[in-house]
Amino acid sequence: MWRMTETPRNFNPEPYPYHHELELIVETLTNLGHGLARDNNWVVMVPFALPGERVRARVFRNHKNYSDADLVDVLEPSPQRVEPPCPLFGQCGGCQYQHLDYTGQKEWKRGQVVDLMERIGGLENVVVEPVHGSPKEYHYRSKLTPHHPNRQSKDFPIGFLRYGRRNQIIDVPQCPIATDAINEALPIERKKIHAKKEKFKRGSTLLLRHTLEGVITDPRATVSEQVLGKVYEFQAGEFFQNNPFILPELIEYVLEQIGRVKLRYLVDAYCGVGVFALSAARHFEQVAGVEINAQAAEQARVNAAANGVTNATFTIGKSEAIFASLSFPGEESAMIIDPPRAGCDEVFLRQLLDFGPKRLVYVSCDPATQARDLKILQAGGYQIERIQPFDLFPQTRHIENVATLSRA
Ligand SMILES: C[S@@+](CC[C@H](N)C(=O)[O-])C[C@H]1O[C@@H](n2cnc3c(N)ncnc32)[C@H](O)[C@@H]1O
Repeated sequence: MWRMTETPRNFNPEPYPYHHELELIVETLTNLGHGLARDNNWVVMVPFALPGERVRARVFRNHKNYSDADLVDVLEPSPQRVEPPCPLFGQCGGCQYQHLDYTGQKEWKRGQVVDLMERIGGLENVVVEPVHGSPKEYHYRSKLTPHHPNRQSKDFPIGFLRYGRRNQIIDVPQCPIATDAINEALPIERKKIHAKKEKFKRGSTLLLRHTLEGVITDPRATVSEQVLGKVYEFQAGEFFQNNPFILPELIEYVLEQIGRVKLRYLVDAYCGVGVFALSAARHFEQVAGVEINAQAAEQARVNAAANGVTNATFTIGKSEAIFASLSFPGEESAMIIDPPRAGCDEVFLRQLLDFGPKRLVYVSCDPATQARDLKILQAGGYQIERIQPFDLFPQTRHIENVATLSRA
């Protein structure tokens, strides 16, 4: 029988044998949230080890130019190390930073934005502001999507991918980053899934979305949330920012950045159900949004009417479709862009440069693709005024980043 301590068949034994133990000093954290240490000059990645710590680690994989190791013991802990509140931390792939205090999380996330802006964006001498923290460090997520395998699974876990695995689910009865209401609903929903386990020929994903209507599990249901005095309807399974505690602060910041120079018109590209466009509308003569998801764009129109906004129009289509329909000039316009993780495509960026909005605020949930796009915008004549990360996702390695640009 195969035992854990036996060397796996395809194990590469260079430079270390399987389960070789090393004593290491951790230098930094990677963007994946892993501790990075060096043994002589050889890089060893140790998840859950923190910068400055002396640790014992056990090698389980050698790559061409680095090794992966499990954390065995923390010999000298970082002053920023804390006890993770979740009993599944380290096994569940959802969180990377529960063992790092919140000040430390914000410092390291800022450092990662700086690194990406320099390395990918080639942006030197840009100041990245300290991370704007979430008012809630736990119990903030208003959307949870646990998975389960097919009916053949013996233990039938309902939860998230096991840390470092692509196809193994770990059972998650409670999730401390989700809102209290979601954690109240979770055992009930899990029970329902267990009761009909035999129906699942394939694995599936549940939805728990905490909204004004309560915790909703039907992804097609129309639900709503209230932000800064406006109510937005959206489809429960579709995009809506999922940290409602920091969202008003993010929107106020975007409005403040966009409004530093008085302009007449606003374009909101990748507008979803219109949150930025409708929050900003009273400061502009006319607002135009564009959104590829037809239902979301339709809901943006409904949201405009429901909130008494009469100067906003919404186009269904790819972001670049907006330029053909604009009746106002770039030099009198501001623009907000908030694309998905993949960032903007080049067709859109080229047309944006031709349109030439005077001010631009770029909101991104992936600073790596944002840095790539900022490089293009800078080369096209935009000056980066300010970079402000917002921690929409405490305890995880993710960060939202807002860049303000103006036409040089
Ligand atoms: C990160 S969300 C932002 C939504 C909105 N700004 C908000 O905060 O609620 C990105 C949005 O871009 C839309 N989208 C994705 N690709 C697009 C494209 N090529 N053109 C226009 N919209 C797109 C998605 O449907 C999604 O609604």
